[in-house]
Amino acid sequence: MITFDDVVKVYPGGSTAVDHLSLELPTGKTTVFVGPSGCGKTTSLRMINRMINPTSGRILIDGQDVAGQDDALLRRKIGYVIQHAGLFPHRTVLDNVATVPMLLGKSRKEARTAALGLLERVGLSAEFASRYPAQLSGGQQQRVGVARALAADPPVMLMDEPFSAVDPVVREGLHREFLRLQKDLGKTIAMVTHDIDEAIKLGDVVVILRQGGKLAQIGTPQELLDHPADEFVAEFVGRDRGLRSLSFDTAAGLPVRPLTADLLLDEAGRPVSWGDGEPTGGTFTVEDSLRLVTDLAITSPVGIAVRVDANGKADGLVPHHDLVDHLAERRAAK
Ligand SMILES: Nc1ncnc2c1ncn2[C@@H]1O[C@H](COP(=O)(O)OP(=O)(O)OP(=O)(O)O)[C@@H](O)[C@H]1O
Repeated sequence: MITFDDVVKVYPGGSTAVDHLSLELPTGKTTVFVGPSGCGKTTSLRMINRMINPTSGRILIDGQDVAGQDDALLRRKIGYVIQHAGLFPHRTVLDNVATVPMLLGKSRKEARTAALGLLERVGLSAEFASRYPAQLSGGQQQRVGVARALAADPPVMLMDEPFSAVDPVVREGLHREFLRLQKDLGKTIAMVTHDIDEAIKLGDVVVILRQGGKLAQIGTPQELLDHPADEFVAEFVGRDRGLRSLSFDTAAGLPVRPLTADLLLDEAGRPVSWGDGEPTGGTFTVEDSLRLVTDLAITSPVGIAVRVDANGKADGLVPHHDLVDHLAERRAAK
């Protein structure tokens, strides 16, 4: 766990970048700092590995104050990924990733073998290993940056706007890979972004800062969407927060109605179409989100979402008015 204990940062010249910040970043989870420009996100991140020192207060990693630790040892435990990847331009991709393990005492051969494995993990095949950073796309460079930060196998990773320098389609792919990788690795990650959607998608915990480096709210994405602490947070998380919150609840508790003869099935019981030839559109299972069910009910030509079991066999119907009732009950229960 990383603990901010009443941390203040005042830069020379008098601007307060971080104002009495106290919070906890849980071990093995992703905590995302988000907020308007200049609210102290990067300053907060860089105080964790002592690139910046707090004016007062303490930052502890697993109970140990970072202030008492040797810089080099501390940074070995903390991977760092920045926007534009920050790769060494005159080293190949492979050497970019292998450099840190070599500095940590691995032989060249060991370090290179490990680097190849890491590149594969972040979705880059061996053919990229001998290229130089300038010969890669922005998204590929970001992947190398992530592989390099992982090379020392640090328990903690700091990521400052790691996905913001690439276009939305590439970013989407990097997000998916990040979530997959983090599910496997379970690093303690502190990430900075200015994009609330990215924070909600990637964060287990989201920290919203406001101007002047003050904490506006900390919570899970769903807590922030369902219970914003004030107008600033409500405005910041966005107007369709009710709809987005549905992404975090599954359809498991959603009542369904029995199938009707209107729904035509194939011999395996899988939905084919409605009786008048209208397509059923997509289907959902109990594991899918309420947001998907809502989307299906809205886009269905007959206003009914079709539930299927794990084999794709239809096993229930949700007309949109039932869904609306369920959502109202869900809201009342919160
Ligand atoms: N080296 C510095 N000297 C003086 N003031 C600084 C310094 N670095 C940052 N600041 C100020 O501290 C405040 C917080 O900066 P910081 O970079 O932490 O914000 P941020 O939330 O990461 O911003 P952005 O989203 O624009 O990157 C800003 O007002 C900034 O101008």
